[in-house]
Amino acid sequence: MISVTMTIAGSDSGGGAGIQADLKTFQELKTFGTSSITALTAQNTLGVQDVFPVEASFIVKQINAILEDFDVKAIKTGMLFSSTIIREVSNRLKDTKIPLIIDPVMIAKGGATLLQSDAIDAMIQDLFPIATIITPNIPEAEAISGIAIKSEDDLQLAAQKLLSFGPQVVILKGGHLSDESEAIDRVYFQDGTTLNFTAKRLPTKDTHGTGCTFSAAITAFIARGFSIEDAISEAKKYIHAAISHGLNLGHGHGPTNHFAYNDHVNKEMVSNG
Ligand SMILES: Nc1ncnc2c1ncn2[C@@H]1O[C@H](COP(=O)(O)OP(=O)(O)O)[C@@H](O)[C@H]1O
Ligand SMILES: Cc1ncc(COP(=O)(O)O)c(N)n1
Repeated sequence: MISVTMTIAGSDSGGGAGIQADLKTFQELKTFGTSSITALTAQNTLGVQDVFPVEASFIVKQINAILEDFDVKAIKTGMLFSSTIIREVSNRLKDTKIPLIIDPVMIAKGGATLLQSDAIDAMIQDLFPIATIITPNIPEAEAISGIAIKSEDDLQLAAQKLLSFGPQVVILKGGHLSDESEAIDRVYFQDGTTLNFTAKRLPTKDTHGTGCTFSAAITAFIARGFSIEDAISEAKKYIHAAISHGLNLGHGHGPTNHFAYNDHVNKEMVSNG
């Protein structure tokens, strides 16, 4: 039977990031995607024009509607916008035991605020302790850990600080500190294991929605029963293919190509899950 996935995130009217990126990824990775929308954004590849948050109680109603009806196998969160929303969502999810992937979305590529600054504490206190995986990029890791990341040592320190907030796994995305030609994602487990997932850094401005897509792909593979390591490895292939076969849409930071993984990478292995 097909696995059910859920995203709790904001809507991107331009279709490149947020809920829209998540559902496209869930679909391409052969899962049944469901959603609870936390905020509407008026957005395109050039930036975010406005944000209209949804009432926290209505976000929980959407989650309830899904969880009361479906056997959800993995959940991801994206834009959560406020401390009130974070508290209500964490409270609803804390006893579910469903794997939870947190993309701590803070600022859109164009600079718009997608998380109010006073909401970082709520994320640390309420959401990270119940997380399976958190997927900050370097600026997000710096804001959450309070550590400026300028060297490999700083990366280690920040990762340890993030692990101390309780998630089972921390993925520090990107982090092109030592070699600009590579996109390295560093993975840290609570038992001290670390892994690096490395790919060629692709020279493109079309990276709108890459963080959303990467975390949604991890969520889909976990829902299908992949191990955490295999889910990250395969999600890295999904996002790499999506960036390298860009669609050249819009006039700003264009979206990625969700068809690319099945067209160019996945030939037979997806049936493993
Ligand atoms: N130019 C690029 N070339 C190759 N991989 C990239 C590129 N930009 C981002 N990625 C990869 O896309 C994924 C999402 O990372 P990132 O873009 O840092 O997230 P965010 O959107 O949260 O900033 C990571 O696996 C990262 O390594
Ligand atoms: C609704 C919404 N959610 C998330 C992002 C972040 O996008 P990115 O993955 O490019 O950092 C966004 N721009 N809009």
